Amino acid sequence: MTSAPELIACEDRAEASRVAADLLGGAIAARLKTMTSTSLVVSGGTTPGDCFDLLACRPLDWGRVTVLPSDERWVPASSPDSNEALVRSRLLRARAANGQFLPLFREGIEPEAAPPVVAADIAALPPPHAAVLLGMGADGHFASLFPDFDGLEAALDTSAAPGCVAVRTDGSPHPRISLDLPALLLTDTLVLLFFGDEKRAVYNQALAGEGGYPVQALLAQRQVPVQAVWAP
Ligand SMILES: O=C(O)[C@H](O)[C@@H](O)[C@H](O)[C@H](O)COP(=O)(O)O
Repeated sequence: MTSAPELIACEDRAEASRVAADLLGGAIAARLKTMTSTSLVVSGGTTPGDCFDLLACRPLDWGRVTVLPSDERWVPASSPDSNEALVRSRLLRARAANGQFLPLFREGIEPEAAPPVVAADIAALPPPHAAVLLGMGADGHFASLFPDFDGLEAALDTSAAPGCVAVRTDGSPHPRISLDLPALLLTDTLVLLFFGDEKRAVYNQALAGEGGYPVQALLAQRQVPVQAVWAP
């Protein structure tokens, strides 16, 4: 049983990116003291780029770290919409250039066929993840667990086995694959990084158990402490 989410309100987005990079880098360094290898789960989108730039320059033993997305658009890494492309361009470079990457997108199959294959690859990583970095949409989604996802209730069930889900919703131009909430909780360092007043209002509502947002389930669980990092 852990405490309620902690919010770190920063002066600006540069500070927030630095705070998040420090939390993630510290968790990786700590894990590598006791394990031969570890993993880092990261969100995509427009928020984490500066955090990735900073984390990429941290003197960690990146060859022992596998990075994987919390979710992925069902597009090849050559697509500008790919989270793999974002991670490879902004995180797996500089000191982190020799970090490993575990893709969620699999060429030649439909997203609906991917969850068991991807879940098996993730399960082969030494648990728990050193850290999980999540973002949040203005609709209160995290990873690809969107409000209109028809499998949302099951994906947010923290009593279920960890897994992955294929997601098709009107709100996303691409089908997606996403880790579900139990899979995202396989860590003891979970950072939620988000910017702007609109998302702060959503966070506050969700924290109060209001609004019916997917992120409410993340903030309500007490298995893993959530460190929310925010800037205007
Ligand atoms: O694939 C993605 O886009 C992310 O994993 C997603 O969950 C993201 O964190 C939110 O949509 C916030 O996106 P922004 O950072 O662009 O606001």
